[in-house]
Amino acid sequence: MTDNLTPAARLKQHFSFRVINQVRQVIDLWRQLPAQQWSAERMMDFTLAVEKLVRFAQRFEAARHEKLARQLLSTLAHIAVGHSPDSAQLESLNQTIIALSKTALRHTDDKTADTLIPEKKPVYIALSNTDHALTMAEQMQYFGLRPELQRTAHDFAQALERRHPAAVVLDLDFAGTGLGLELAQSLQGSRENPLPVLFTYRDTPPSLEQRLATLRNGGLGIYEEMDVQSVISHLENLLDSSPEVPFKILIIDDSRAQATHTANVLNKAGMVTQVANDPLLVLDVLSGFTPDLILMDMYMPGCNGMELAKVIRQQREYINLPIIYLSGEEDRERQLAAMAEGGDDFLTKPVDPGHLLTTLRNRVSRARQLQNLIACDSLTGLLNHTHLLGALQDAMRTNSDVPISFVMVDIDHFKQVNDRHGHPVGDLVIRNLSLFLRQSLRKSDPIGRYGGEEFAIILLDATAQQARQIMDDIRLNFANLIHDGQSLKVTFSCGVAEWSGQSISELVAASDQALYCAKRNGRNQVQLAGEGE
Ligand SMILES: Nc1nc2c(ncn2[C@@H]2O[C@H](COP(=O)(O)OP(=O)(O)OP(=O)(O)O)[C@@H](O)[C@H]2O)c(=O)[nH]1
Repeated sequence: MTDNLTPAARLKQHFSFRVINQVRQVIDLWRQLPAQQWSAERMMDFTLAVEKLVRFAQRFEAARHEKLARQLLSTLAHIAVGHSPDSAQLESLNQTIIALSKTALRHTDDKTADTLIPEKKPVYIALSNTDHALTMAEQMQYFGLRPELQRTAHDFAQALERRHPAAVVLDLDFAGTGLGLELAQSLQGSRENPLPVLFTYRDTPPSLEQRLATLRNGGLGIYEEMDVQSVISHLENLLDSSPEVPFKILIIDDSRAQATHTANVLNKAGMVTQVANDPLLVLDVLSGFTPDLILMDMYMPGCNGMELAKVIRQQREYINLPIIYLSGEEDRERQLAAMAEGGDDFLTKPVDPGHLLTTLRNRVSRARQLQNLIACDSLTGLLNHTHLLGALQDAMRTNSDVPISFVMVDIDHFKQVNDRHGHPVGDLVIRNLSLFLRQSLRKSDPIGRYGGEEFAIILLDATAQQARQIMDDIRLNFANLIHDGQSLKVTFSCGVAEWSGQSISELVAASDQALYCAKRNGRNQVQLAGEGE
């Protein structure tokens, strides 16, 4: 697509890469901050990176990026030297960073106009079998990755000198039996941050010894060479650069001084906190703040921590919410009794900040993983029916100023795919479509598996006409995809309805009706609600 650009447009695009690269720098620095404690030095690095982004955005006329970078600077200006941001500042910085990260395009966005194209680092493919390498590269392109084939060890070494890739897909036997491993070893050398490598094998699955050797040479996974889908899926997770939403911790403690001290420790580590000094007001605070975890004192006036934990657990939505006691209580029996009453762990004051932070990080990460499992469909990793509708409700509540389109997608003649090729191939097609949708849309567009071979998508900031264009592009590209290593062509149909204030069920019914029309009119097409019915 970029080949058709005029020289002036190409020049503009070239400069816009700099802005995007600087956006990446800012996001990367931000992502690294919570892993360590905020310090004056790190704040300075972050601020300098944002200032540079403002300059680049100004110079290369990227107004949206300039606005967001200035917002970051104005929040940073309120943080006194030597201090870390408080919860409100962290929330504000994070919102802006998320907005920045969303400036990445849908694959279907107009890449020739004023928009910026994020420059992707290449993924090097080094497979002995050239045909397999070409198939893998072709499939990767459909999924929006930037594959680069390396045909010999020499080509590979030269490419590495020119540019470091985002990741490498490497045949264990590239350039000779077992030589792939040697190549990986020399490639990692004395690197501080190893290059991510996905190994592939043909015919014989690797032994435990080989697996260990790959692990020690930067290998993150080993896949059968033709299992392109798993390789792409792994790369997608690996290269996802969206910033992590900060952990939200509710501190319940009647002592203001103690609560403020704890909040400071957590804020310094990039966690957002809210303090509740009165335990009797906790239920209101909970529904407003929606924390990832509660850190609770044991003895408070009005009610004690154990009673409060029990009351919280009585509410269905908080059954999985981790509760950790932070108390001066040293009696082991009483600690155990407290844990039996709805608490998940017990930390004794005064607690070492490192211990506190590690405990919280582990608990919240696990709770989020669990929440993900509950919210997502196991075959595709997409939101399940209930959570997709929850996301639609949220979108309607929080995005009232932008158009929202709801899209139903249904694979055409899927029964025939199952009947002719078997159920496992049918499953593979479903997984391919889900991965393809994820890759083609913005991270901010929720996608769900609505039923067996039916998907639903919430397109934010897209009118029905725009949604039609987006889905049509995806539909045409998907038809080119190869499933199961053979040319099994699969198409899908779509029904689109734009939200105009109607209820969720009315909106879903409208797009369902449009989908029905698309099927009736011959399939492999996108229909808008109200058109051609
Ligand atoms: N492999 C596989 N098949 C599934 C899954 N869920 C549903 N199906 C199958 O999907 C098929 C859906 O068939 P139909 O509803 O008749 O529709 P269709 O063949 O897709 O035809 P049209 O929608 O009219 O184009 C059924 O055969 C289901 O058994 C699944 O998770 N995996």
